[in-house]
Amino acid sequence: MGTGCGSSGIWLLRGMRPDAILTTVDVDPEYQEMARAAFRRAGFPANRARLIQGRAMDVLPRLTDGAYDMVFVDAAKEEYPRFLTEALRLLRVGGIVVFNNGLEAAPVPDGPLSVPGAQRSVREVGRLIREDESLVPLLLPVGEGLLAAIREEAS
Ligand SMILES: C[S@@+](CC[C@H](N)C(=O)[O-])C[C@H]1O[C@@H](n2cnc3c(N)ncnc32)[C@H](O)[C@@H]1O
Repeated sequence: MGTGCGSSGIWLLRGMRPDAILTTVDVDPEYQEMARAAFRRAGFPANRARLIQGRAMDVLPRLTDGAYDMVFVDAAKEEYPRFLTEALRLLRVGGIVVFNNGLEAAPVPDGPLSVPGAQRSVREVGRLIREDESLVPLLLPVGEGLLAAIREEAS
């Protein structure tokens, strides 16, 4: 979620089985059109990607439970904890949820400096993942950091 101009979608499509379908959500119709064109230019037929326009929290509840191998989140950091709940519902057992900007999830102690809301939210999702025993956590120090969790069993 957070299709943007489609670059993460292209990387995901390149790693997916040839019969697998990418579902990608963005609130901005211009980004969805830009991504659609980028997927086409990258050589993917239109039926490999389902682009849904709308706010993630309006769209995700309408998607099928346990039907997804991977959920990649790169939108609206303030909503990361709610996206985690939705992602865990959407993932099959053994599936993985990945949050961009994961390095902001480091559990640094609270100090006198105020932490912006978006960063607080990423830290909160880090805490939720660490404390959920049904998840295997993973933090990759690439780019802005990828915080991931494998769903080992039903939460
Ligand atoms: C950082 S960009 C994503 C970049 C994208 N992963 C790429 O590779 O180009 C964030 C995107 O999330 C979208 N977005 C922000 N809030 C959203 C929300 N609540 N629901 C759906 N999309 C949202 C924005 O329109 C923007 O395109």
